[in-house]
Parts: sequence; structure tokens; C-alpha cells
Amino acid sequence: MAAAPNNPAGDTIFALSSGALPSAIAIIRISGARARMALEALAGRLPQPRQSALRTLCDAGDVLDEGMVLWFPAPRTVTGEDLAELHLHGSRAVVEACYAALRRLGLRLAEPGEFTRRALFNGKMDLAAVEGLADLLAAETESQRRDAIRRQRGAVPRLLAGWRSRLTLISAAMEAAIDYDGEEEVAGQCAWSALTDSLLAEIERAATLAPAERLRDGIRVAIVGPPNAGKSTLFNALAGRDAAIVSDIAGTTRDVIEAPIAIDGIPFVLIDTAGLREAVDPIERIGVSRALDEEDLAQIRIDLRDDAQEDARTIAVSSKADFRTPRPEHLAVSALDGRGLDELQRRLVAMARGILPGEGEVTFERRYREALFAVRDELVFAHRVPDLVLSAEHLRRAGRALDAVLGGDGLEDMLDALFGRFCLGK
Ligand SMILES: Nc1nc2c(ncn2[C@@H]2O[C@H](COP(=O)(O)OP(=O)(O)OP(=O)(O)O)[C@@H](O)[C@H]2O)c(=O)[nH]1
Ligand SMILES: [K+]
Ligand SMILES: [Mg+2]
Repeated sequence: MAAAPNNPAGDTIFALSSGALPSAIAIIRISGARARMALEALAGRLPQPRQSALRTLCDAGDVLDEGMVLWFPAPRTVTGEDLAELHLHGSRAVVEACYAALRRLGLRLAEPGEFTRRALFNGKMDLAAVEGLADLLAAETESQRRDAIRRQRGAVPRLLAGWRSRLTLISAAMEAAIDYDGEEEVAGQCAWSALTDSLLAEIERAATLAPAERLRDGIRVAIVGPPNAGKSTLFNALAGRDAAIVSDIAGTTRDVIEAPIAIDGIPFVLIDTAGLREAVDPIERIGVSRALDEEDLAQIRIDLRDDAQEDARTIAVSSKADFRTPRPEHLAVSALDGRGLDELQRRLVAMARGILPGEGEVTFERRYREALFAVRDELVFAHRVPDLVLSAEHLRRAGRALDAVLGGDGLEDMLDALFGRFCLGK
């Protein structure tokens, strides 16, 4: 998509903002400095601001349609610009005729997401809200809708600003402690320690929650282990179809294979990987290196290694439990007779719930999370260093990292990708 101008004052845009044609009603939205002129040219007299009025729409003496029109003068509009809406009969011919008339008046069709882009640049929405809106429009599940609404309604900047002001308070308490000696210093240290502890816990939780894009795409679950451990067989059993090739030849799977599945309404992306070993075959070696990457990236891994250790993101599985004695500390699973599969699914759901946002929690897009990890690291350093002066410096850095998110550093880079996710007319 071509980048829309940051200052769009010159161009007036229009687009169909309602659904696919034909439909009962088609709503054409017009935004920009010439919206008023265009509305007057087509509909004659302007209606009262923000009140609908019935008008006959004409183009050079030709009646286009009869419909409701609305006029929203800037700046109290969704885009921050003059805005008009035409509510027409939802036929292709009517809409095409209107488009043609608007083009003749010097207006142009909007790019996908361009209305929202203008809202962003005119300060009508913040970036997190735009991201939330994009997800709201794409939401398919209830958890996606709830999360998107919270973000669209400004939950992210509210949280960030709250953390920022607490950090400022902590820094102030800290500077005060530096000015004291002895007992007071210890007391001061304890006070700010407690403050940073709770802030750290909150930021840590926010950064480790499933990111917004995971909620969109599904929580990644990588199945890893040695060749012939039964990874692909297990993958197929969980996916409910023969998506991956299974054979008794070690090194069968080389590429990464993905299958989206839902368990208890939670979206997962299952990932089958190449068996981990010192491969001689160069192609298999690439497969092994990809497997290790997926293992790192995944939020949850199902580990079929003999020495697998359970942790917050790992389920250690003894496969082929129908004919091998499973390790007592591992979950015994057999893709052949089905034992352990229900329990494995229960554990996947339980782990997912731990990293999905709960009531009132909000997820963060990747770029926020990276900054949050930076903030967290600085807070950890601030705790660890023995010297209050050094601690104060780490707190300042944490503050700057938070400011970077609040100020939207690196904004331009991701705008095109973001607006590309919008449909036309939004
Ligand atoms: N008895 C029994 N055999 C199994 C089970 N799971 C897999 N197998 C067999 O073990 C062999 C290897 O299975 P795969 O699923 O291809 O193993 P993999 O871990 O994907 O192997 P690579 O892709 O080569 O790393 C096949 O012959 C499977 O039929 C199981 O639960 N029980
Ligand atoms: K195999
Ligand atoms: Mg395999």
C-alpha cells in the first residue's frame, strides 16, 4: 500500500464504509477539506451538523439516488476533518455513479485504513487504539473481541501512563534516600524496593502475557524431541488429521509443519519439527536448526526428549506409552491407543489460560512487549546493584524506555503494516 500523506489536508477521500454490495443500505464516507463542497454539490443544502436529513442526490442534473445525508464539521469528527456521510440504496450501480460524481469533484477513493490513519494523525485515536480497532474488526472469538475492545478504548496508554507515574514516584523516593546516610538510607532502600517490586511484578506479567498477535493467530505449541520419538504421529493425533508424514525412518520430518487447532475455544498453532540430532544430511541440518528456533519461539513446548524437564512452558511427554515404560515424571502418551491425549489437551489449555489475559487484563503488541522487557530488565538491575546511585540510574533508564513506548518511537515503521490490515472505508 502506498503511504498516505501525514498531513492529508490537500486530499479529500471517500469510500464505502458499509459491507459488501448489494446491501440494504450503502454508506459512503467522505473526509477532508472538500467534503462540504462535495456534499453541497450532490445534495444541495447542508443538513444541520450531526443530524440526518433526506435529500435527493444529483449529479449535473441527473438524479443518482435519494437517501439520508449527514454532515460532521471538523474538528469533532472521527477523522478530525470535515466529514460527510451518504446513506444510499446499496446497489453497485448507485455506488458507482456516486463514486464517479465524487471523482469529478476532485475527490479520490481512500486507501485501506486511510480514515483511521487520519484519525491517528489528527490525534483522534492513539496507536494502541488503532491496533485494538484493527483487531476488533478482525475478531472471531469472544476473547479476541474483549481484548480488542479494551485496547481500542485506551487501556494500553492508561496502563503505561500509570506505570510511568509510579516510576517517577519511586525515582523521587530513591533520590531522597540517596541524600540520607545510615539508618535512613536502609529505610529508604526498603521503601523503594517494595515499590519497585510490585511495579516489576505487574510489568513482568504484562510482558509475558500472550501478545496481542498471538491472541489473533493462536498460541504456538512446538513438539520437539529426537528423531522417531513420535512427534509427527502426536501432531497428527492432536490436529485430528494426517497433516504430517509419519514413518519408521529417523529424519522423516525436515520442515516445520503448522496446524491451527482450537481446544476449549482457545486457538493454538501446533508445530511439528524435525527430530533433534547431529544430522549429516545438510537439508536435515537446516530442519534441525529450524526446530530449535521454533522451540525458542513457541509459548508452549511438548518435549519428547528422555531427559525433558517440566517447567512453566514445557510439558514433558513420554511417547509410545503403549509399548514403552514411560518415565514416572513424564506424562505418558500413546498416539496409538490414545492414552494421555486428553490429559495433554487439558494441560495445554491450563498453560494457555495462564498466559492469556484475564478479566481486565490487556495484551500488548510485539513492539510494546520488547520495550516492556527492557523496562523490566532495568528494574531488575536497579534491585540488584548494591549502590543507590547506580540504582537511580537504572530507574531513570527504565523511565526512558517507558517514555519511548508512550511517545511511540518507531511509529512510522509499523504504520503501513498496521493500516494494511484495515478494510477499505475504515
Ligand atoms: N507403538 C507406537 N508407535 C508409534 C507411536 N507414535 C509413533 N509411533 C511410530 O514411531 C515411528 C516414528 O513416528 P514419527 O511420528 O514419524 O516420529 P517423528 O518423531 O516425527 O520422527 P522424525 O520426523 O523422523 O523425527 C513410526 O513408525 C510411528 O508409527 C505410538 O504412540 N505408539
Ligand atoms: K520418523
Ligand atoms: Mg516427524
